[in-house]
Amino acid sequence: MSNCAAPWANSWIPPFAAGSKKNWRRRNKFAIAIGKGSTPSAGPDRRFACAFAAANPSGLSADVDGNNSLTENVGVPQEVKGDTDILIECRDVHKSFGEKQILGGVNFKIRHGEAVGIIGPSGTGKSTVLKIMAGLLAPDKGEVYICGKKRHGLVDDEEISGLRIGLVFQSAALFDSLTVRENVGFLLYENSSMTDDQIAEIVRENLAAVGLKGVEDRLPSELSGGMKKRVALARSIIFDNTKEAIEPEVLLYDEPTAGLDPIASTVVEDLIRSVHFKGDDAPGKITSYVVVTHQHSTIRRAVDRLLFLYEGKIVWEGMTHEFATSTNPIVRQFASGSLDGPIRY
Ligand SMILES: Nc1ncnc2c1ncn2[C@@H]1O[C@H](COP(=O)(O)OP(=O)(O)OP(=O)(O)O)[C@@H](O)[C@H]1O
Repeated sequence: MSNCAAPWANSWIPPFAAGSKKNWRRRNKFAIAIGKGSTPSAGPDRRFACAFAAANPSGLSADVDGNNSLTENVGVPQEVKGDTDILIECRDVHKSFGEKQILGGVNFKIRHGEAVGIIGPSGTGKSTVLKIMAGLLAPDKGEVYICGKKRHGLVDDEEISGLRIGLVFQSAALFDSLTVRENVGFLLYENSSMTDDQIAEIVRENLAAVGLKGVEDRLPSELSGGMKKRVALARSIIFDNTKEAIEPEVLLYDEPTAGLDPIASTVVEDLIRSVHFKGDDAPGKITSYVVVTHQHSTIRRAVDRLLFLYEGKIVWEGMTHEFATSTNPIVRQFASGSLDGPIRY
């Protein structure tokens, strides 16, 4: 069983009502993928060895040669030179659906401490990249490395341990028939030996951390869109605090601010930052995160480095502040929203 927390699944959850943990377990006889591999099997040294080395103190992310600069020679597979701070690497990843090739050789690395945005035109494969990173989809060709280890299977890969990977879906993906408490505490109800009271308390704390109080007994249908996204965020950062050591976690957000008004977007963007930047004090040790977004405010506020995906490849990568001044015609067109340029709809 892997230590990589499986992402949230949403579409098939059987409808059931609230109840005790025992009933909960009985009702959930279907294997629920969420976090099923989160029980540590490796010792703390192994768990943290890959993640806590060489965090870049500048907050900038360097390319493979250590240059903190815009990288134009993208899309070329690069040799890992003993980079102990690389948490996730996609190497020459290809993916097609039917006859249609979506990804045609995607290469990038997510390092310890990074806040990375993936941007690009609609339908270009950004969500597909997140699903491949999370282990929900397998590449047709190419490899995904988790802490330097090649992933052979998907979320339940036996070989992979020491890093949890969570995916926060665009739709918030709350379970409609469960209360907010049950949604947020889902991982713990499923995987921990915590009591109902302990789980209720940690759920309350996590909801407070995202600015929500007194909503535990509500159903998702009783929440606004922004509240749902915050509940999804609370769910993504929950962890079993009775364990001695918590694996570092990379969180993958698929359009976390889509459909929100500007102020609600700011709240979510700051929350994404806050659970990351509090370091050891952060709930669940969110080591790094990746955000797929179209929103300029989210690009500016929530991420430091950008990967631009276009026609199946990363065609540009650089720091967020370089995005607006890039001379790359694809980036310029995208940043300005112009109809003139290489991107055709
Ligand atoms: N499971 C699937 N089966 C078939 N086609 C799929 C599947 N998943 C994605 N696609 C197709 O792959 C392409 C890329 O989809 P994806 O959702 O990754 O794009 P995206 O860049 O995230 O788009 P957007 O910005 O509009 O959310 C689309 O044409 C989509 O229809």
